[in-house]
Amino acid sequence: MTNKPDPHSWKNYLALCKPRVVALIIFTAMVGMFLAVPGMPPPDLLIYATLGIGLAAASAAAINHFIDRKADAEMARTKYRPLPMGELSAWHVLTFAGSIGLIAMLILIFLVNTLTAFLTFLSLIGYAIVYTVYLKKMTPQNIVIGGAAGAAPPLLGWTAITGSVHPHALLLFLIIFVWTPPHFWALAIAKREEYAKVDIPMLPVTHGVAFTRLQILLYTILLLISTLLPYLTGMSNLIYLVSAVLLGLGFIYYAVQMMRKKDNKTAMRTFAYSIIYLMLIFAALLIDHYFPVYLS
Ligand code: HEM
Ligand SMILES: CC(C)=CCC/C(C)=C/CC/C(C)=C/COP(=O)(O)OP(=O)(O)O
Repeated sequence: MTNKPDPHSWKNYLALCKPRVVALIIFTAMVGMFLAVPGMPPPDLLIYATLGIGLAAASAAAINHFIDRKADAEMARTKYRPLPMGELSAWHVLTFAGSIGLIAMLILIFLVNTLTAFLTFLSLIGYAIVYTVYLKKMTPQNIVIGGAAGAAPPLLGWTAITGSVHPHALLLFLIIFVWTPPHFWALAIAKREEYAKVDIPMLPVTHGVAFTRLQILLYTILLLISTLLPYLTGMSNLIYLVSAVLLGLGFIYYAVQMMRKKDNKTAMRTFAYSIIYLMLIFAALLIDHYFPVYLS
């Protein structure tokens, strides 16, 4: 977001949480919770798990703001964030991130289960430290490996309700894991000059735009194939299958457009589509779970 935040306001703290990203993370986690059982998951568990996973993701996002504060100040997309703007001190941000992270862990340990608490903690460290401190500055595969943290929420939602890791939950993980590279690289192509300026080795900077476009196309094809698995394993039904194929073809269409029209606008449209794609495919999983339609 590039709007200038109001000084000394709660909006600064909200901005630290990357609220739109975390909202989608929470949605995918909730879909994991609903898909984990045939009927309705227990409402108290649903609320505690949503709160715990959401606060952990927000804490990870705030730590990312703290660690990246210098690079963020150099890039047009990020320079209006609360730390580069000087609206919050580093101490404010760390205290905030630490507090919500601790609350998240206490909720998950005492009101959900220790497996979910442990896996959520791994995801938090995976994004806030492993990705932000090391991978992001080291290798153009940063977001492929770091994507595991962002892919975890539906798995976390599932373990919150059942206490165990089910292969179907791993399919949900796989969908977000394969979705992340085309999601991010579309944006990275449009913002490649900014990343080059701050020496962050994103794929379009290190391997060029043509190679990145090809990778996006290959990942969208792999994504369409991966999204067939919930149907092929009997986890989901026709509504999901039709949605996954249409949405997947849509993503491939955008990736092909990027090969044809080499402007930043097409790249940003692909990035915007990736977000709608993830929202809709998880919505389809949810609708299909409660209103299954079978081939007779
Ligand atoms: C390593 C993994 C990921 C990377 C590197 C990444 C990168 C990014 C970047 C750089 C932005 C632009 C942010 C901005 O300008 O404010 C963004 C936006 C967004 N991302 Fe991702 N992302 C990742 C994973 C995810 C995941 C797992 C989700 C949700 C499940 C997600 C959902 C979104 C949404 C909803 C936006 C739009 C935010 C807005 O409009 O403010 N991303 N992503
Ligand atoms: C459950 C749990 C703890 C999950 C944590 C996952 C999480 C918060 C993922 C966020 C993904 C994201 C926005 C990455 C961009 O970071 P960036 O630093 O590359 O982007 P930026 O330049 O916009 O800051």
